[in-house]
Amino acid sequence: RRRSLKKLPPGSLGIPIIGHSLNLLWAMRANTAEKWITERAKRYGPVSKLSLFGKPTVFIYGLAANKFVFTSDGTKLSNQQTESVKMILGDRCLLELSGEDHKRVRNALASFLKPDCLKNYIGKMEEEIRIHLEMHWQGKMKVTVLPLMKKLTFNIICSLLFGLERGARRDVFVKYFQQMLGGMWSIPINLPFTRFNRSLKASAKVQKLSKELICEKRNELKKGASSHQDLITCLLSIRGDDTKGLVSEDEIIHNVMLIMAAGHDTSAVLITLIVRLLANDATVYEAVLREQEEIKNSKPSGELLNWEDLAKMKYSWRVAMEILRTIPPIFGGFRKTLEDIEYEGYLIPKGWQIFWVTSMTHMDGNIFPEPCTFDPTRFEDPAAIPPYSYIPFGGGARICPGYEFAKIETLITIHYLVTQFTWKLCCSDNCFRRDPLPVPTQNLPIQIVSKKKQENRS
Ligand code: HEM
Repeated sequence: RRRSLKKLPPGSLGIPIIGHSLNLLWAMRANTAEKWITERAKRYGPVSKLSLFGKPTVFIYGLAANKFVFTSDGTKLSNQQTESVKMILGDRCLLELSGEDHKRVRNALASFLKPDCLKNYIGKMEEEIRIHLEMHWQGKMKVTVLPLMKKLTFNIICSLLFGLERGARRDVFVKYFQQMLGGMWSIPINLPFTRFNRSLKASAKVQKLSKELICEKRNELKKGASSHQDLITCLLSIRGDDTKGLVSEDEIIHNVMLIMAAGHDTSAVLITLIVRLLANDATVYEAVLREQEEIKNSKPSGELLNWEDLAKMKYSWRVAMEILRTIPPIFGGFRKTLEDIEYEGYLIPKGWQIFWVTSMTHMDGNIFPEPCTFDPTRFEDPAAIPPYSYIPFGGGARICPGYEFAKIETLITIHYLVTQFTWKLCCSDNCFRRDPLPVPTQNLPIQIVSKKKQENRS
């Protein structure tokens, strides 16, 4: 009955199956996705229909839209990934779970990712970062930042979350894993030689390796190993009321894959964009350097950073926040309607997708005055930023559980980079494309000079 009373939002659903997906993917690669979306909004207003990744979709934006998406989760809306993401990561990962299942698995993951627990792993993270800089930056004159940062953040995840130490096995994991990620946002046509097909094959290999890893951890636990070694041992040890494992093996494997996918590229992009900004903006660079040098000089030489040191990196984190506002690594996401929904006077039918995007509120001058100006001080007063307007980590029940993890690894990496090196950009065009995460021109090659070398010379 409601369907006959209300009208569908304006816009067209485009060509069957392909719809607007190619337009959006092309726009992302050409770095015109924000423009594409803004033009759409100008043409159709705050609610419009289109077709993305094989599904009828409604695009909504603005504060009210963000609030609607992030607070209706689980009742009116459920999470909706593209078919490719579901087939590659598996159907028991957090993105696919809803209601009580989502809560149960998410709580288990969050018990490891909360600050109280992460505090104990700062040293391990720092060790990975120091070794990485020693191996891949010291003694070099030129490095390419993005692939190196991906290597680093992947290694941090392997070490902290999976207890997978450096070596040949990790390298195989990385190889398949990169192939797997390659087709996540592609159109799910499973024919030989498509990106999607390669990605599915790699996903099967990653699942097999993860299974073996879990089997080993289980045996270690049986022999009395601590349950606090890493995320996997922690998940294997959580017991439900019936003393059975609270999280199933499939859930562990699919979430291991999700965390690798969600947690390494995103942070690598953030750190890379900070490196680029620090080379371009002398004022911000001086302020970050001052903050980090002060922390370094307040400690005996060689002593590791601790939780209190990280708490002092306030300006550096605001710089990261401003990067996340201006170039959010996650462009947006999808939800699925569980019932017919009336929104802003339009009908969004049951089973349709809802598409939300980060950039529309991040670049809204009413929320962030002079939105194109890079100004970390806008985050000095958190109360000045209305809820659901700053959403680089999403919001509500599905807000990114890796926020603190990303913050800690970013701050420690920046600490070591600015206190150990100076750098200049090799390409100063300041462009990037989305794949779907932002990729700066040529992956950001830079010329570096080690401060240790400078000190030795003088
Ligand atoms: C700068 C770094 C990061 C950014 C910008 C980011 C962004 C996001 C966003 C926007 C979402 C919500 C998507 C939605 O609502 O549809 C999300 C979810 C998620 N993120 Fe992150 N993330 C980052 C780092 C991490 C890290 C380091 C981890 C893990 C260690 C992680 C794990 C996850 C997981 C598991 C989810 C799914 C949560 C759920 O569905 O309940 N992320 N992230």
